[in-house]
This record gives sequence, C-alpha cells and structure tokens, in this order.
Amino acid sequence: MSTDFLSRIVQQKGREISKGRKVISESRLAEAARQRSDFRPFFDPLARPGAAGVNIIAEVKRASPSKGDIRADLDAAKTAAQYERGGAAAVSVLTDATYFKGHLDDLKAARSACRLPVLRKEFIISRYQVYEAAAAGADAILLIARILSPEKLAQLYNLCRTLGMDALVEIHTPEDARMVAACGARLVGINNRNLSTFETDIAVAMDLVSRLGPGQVPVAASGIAGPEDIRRNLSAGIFNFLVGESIVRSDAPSRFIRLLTGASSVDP
Ligand SMILES: O=C(O)c1ccccc1NCC(=O)[C@H](O)[C@H](O)COP(=O)(O)O
Repeated sequence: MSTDFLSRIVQQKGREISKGRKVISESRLAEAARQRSDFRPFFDPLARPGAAGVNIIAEVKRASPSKGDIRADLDAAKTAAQYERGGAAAVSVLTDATYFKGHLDDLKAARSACRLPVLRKEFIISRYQVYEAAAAGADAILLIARILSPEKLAQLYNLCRTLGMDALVEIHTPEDARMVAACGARLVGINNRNLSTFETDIAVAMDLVSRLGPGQVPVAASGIAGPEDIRRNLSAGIFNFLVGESIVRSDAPSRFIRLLTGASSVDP
C-alpha cells in the first residue's frame, strides 16, 4: 500500500472536502474561524528548550498506515490529560479517519481536557481544511511540503497565520527545505519517515537540520523510540520532538514523556 500512499490520500482528501462542502460551506467555516480569539500559542513554547532541555509534542495516534492498529480504543481526552501531566509542551491529534482512526472530534476532546496547544495533524491541501481546523479549535496545523506546490504552501501558510494559528511545516528532503524557507515558516518539522515508502531513519532530521535558516526552529518527527534517540538529536541541535507510537504503546504515557524530557539530564 505504501508506494502511492500520498497520491491516494491526497485524492481521498479532495473527496472529503467536496463532501464536507455539502454539509457546511467554506464561507460559514471561515466565519467561525474568524470568530476565534482563544488560540493557545504553539510556536512560543517550542521556540527554545523547556526547563528540562527538551520539548515533546505528544501525539494522539490510534493507528497508522505503516503499523495498522496501535491502540484503537485510545480516548483522546484522557490521553491529552495524561500528556499534560507528563510535561508535554503540546498535543498533536491525527484527524484522518481512514488510516489513523482519528476525527476532528478527537481534537476538540483533547483540547477541552488540557491546557496545552493542540496541532491538527492532517493531510491539508485546501483552505477549507484550514478554516475547518480553526473552527474546530486547533491552535496549529500541519502543512506537508511534499504534497503542496510552493504557491499553495505559501497560500495555506499565510491563511493559517492570518487566522491566528501557527503552522508546523513538514519536510523530508533538501528540496522540501528550500521550498519551506521560501514560504517563511518558522517551525519546521523534519519527518524521519518517508511518507511514500514508510521507511523511518532518525538520522534524517539530524542531517537536514543544517539546511534550515537562522530563524527556523526544528522539530524531529517520527521514529523516536526512547531517550537515546533524543540524546542523539540533542547533539545535532534539535530540542523539539513529535512523538506518537512509542508514547501510545507505553504502559504509562505520563511517565514515558517524563523519561523523554529528562533524557538530556540522564547519563546514557
Ligand atoms: O505513521 C505512519 O505510518 C504514517 C504513514 C504515512 C504518513 C504519515 C504517517 N504518520 C503521521 C506522522 O507524522 C506520525 O504520526 C508522527 O510523526 C509520529 O510518528 P511516530 O512517533 O513514529 O508514531
């Protein structure tokens, strides 16, 4: 299923957007989005290392295209509260239903259950989804360079910032890094996972971080299994980590997040 996963999911998002427009128009969503005034800063807590030297964006992730079910019965609200107790800097919520068993309602539930800023983790290709995210309570959205043209990336990034949200703009290759520099993104997710092959290599973020501009803050995403991975990234100058599967699979998510954030102060 992996080789053309991205083109299939982009087509699927197109169909979801067309269906969504029949239920609620873009102009109504835009109006709801513009009425928001309660955004929680997403960029600020990630702009510098937290007290323990590491910031964790903890993900609500029930399933994935590469692994199938991870924890299919995950309760988004309880999980977000556990993440906050563990000291996470932010929460990421996957809202795709088909491959991740997520929903926008998970984002609403997670945000209501904690005081942390919440990222909508989605395959965003249209203004419609940006308005939808803001109207649903997102504080930030994911924009994946690989699935957008430079013009579209700039358009969606500017819309998101105008509405008052932050964006995590995701790269995986040097070409993506060039495109993201041009759009002015300040928070750059470097995905260790190739979204076509699903191959994950934590050296990707450590290699690509040198391609970011001076004002860009990196977030290493995917494949972070434990404190040793965090320590390796810290030595490359990365202090933000987006972590899903290893936290969700752990017996005690709060404790596991504390273990990750404490990685910089524990001797290997
Ligand atoms: O997780 C996947 O298998 C996946 C496959 C294709 C596109 C996206 C995918 N995941 C979305 C994510 O970005 C991850 O959930 C996130 O980076 C956390 O990764 P991990 O810590 O490895 O669960």
